[in-house]
Amino acid sequence: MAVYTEVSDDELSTFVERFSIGALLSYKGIAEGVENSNYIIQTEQGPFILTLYEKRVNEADLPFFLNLLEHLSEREITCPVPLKDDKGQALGTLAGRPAAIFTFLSGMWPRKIKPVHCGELGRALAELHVAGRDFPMKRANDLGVMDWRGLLNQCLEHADDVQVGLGEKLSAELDYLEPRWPIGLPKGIIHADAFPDNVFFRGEKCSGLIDFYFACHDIFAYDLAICMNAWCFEKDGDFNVTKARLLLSNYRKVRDFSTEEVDALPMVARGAATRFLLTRLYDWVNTPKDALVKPKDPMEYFKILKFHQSVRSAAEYGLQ
Ligand SMILES: Nc1ncnc2c1ncn2[C@@H]1O[C@H](COP(=O)(O)OP(=O)(O)OP(=O)(O)O)[C@@H](O)[C@H]1O
Ligand SMILES: N[C@@H](CCO)C(=O)O
Repeated sequence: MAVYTEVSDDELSTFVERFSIGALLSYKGIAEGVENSNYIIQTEQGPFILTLYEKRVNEADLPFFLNLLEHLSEREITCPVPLKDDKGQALGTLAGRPAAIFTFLSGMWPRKIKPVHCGELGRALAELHVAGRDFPMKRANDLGVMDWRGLLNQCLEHADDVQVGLGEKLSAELDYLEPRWPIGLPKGIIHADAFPDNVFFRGEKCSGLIDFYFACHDIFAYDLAICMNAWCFEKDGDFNVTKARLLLSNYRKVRDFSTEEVDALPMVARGAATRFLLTRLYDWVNTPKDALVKPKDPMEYFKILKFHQSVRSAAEYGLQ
């Protein structure tokens, strides 16, 4: 489930009329996703995606996200493009919520990740980093290293219900990361949530990225580390070095990394694991048991964190 806001036929038809995409023929809520309400709408001109922004997305950030998608698509990155209405506006209001209509991306996200997917992702991520370089707007990462302690403090009381000693271990991890975090590495626009469910494929070719609502200005290596964590660990927690090698080597064919980025990768990967462990832990302890959206398992990321804590150099990720 991720349709928090219901729309009526009439108000949706009126909303759609403002865009030059023909009349509304049908619409259906999309079950996947947890942040916003998404509908697939069929008009005389084909399928589109309607997004109603729910409370977890800061309204003040919406111009950044929408302009970024437009900027990237102009630079041949395949991503949802916001449509403009008859007044040239992408953002409107529907059922009391900010709303926008996007182009529909074909393809499916991979349910079973193969090494070839990781290679494709590496290239697509590097292309995104390069295409974002001249994007003029800035958005700080509001889930960056200095925000993690606050998140942990909000779940500390219940962390040990998930695993005894978890709160203490996470606190020690933050003591390690905070003073060492490599803020001086190359920075730019990063996706910051390029998990498999946000990357579409047609066959074995990447056909685009969606869900840019964590996109921000931060170090590129952090984006790579997020991807390595989300794509290169097997369900049993084992690290798949073949997948990581392909991810990293295809990335560097488009945008090479500096020696500093390579050296910092194990630490950045620990940070990336900690970030998702903490947001998942927060959701785990704060989501009512009868909620429709099931929180994701924080302990999956504890295993990933432990792996990176044992890594001595980036060579262990398959980098030559
Ligand atoms: N432009 C698009 N083209 C095709 N399908 C899309 C598009 N945008 C979204 N979808 C579909 O809607 C689903 C939910 O979208 P999305 O992941 O953006 O939701 P969300 O609630 O904003 O994010 P999150 O994944 O962070 O919960 C996707 O899995 C995909 O099936
Ligand atoms: N991709 C995130 C959730 C949505 O941002 C996770 O798996 O924890």
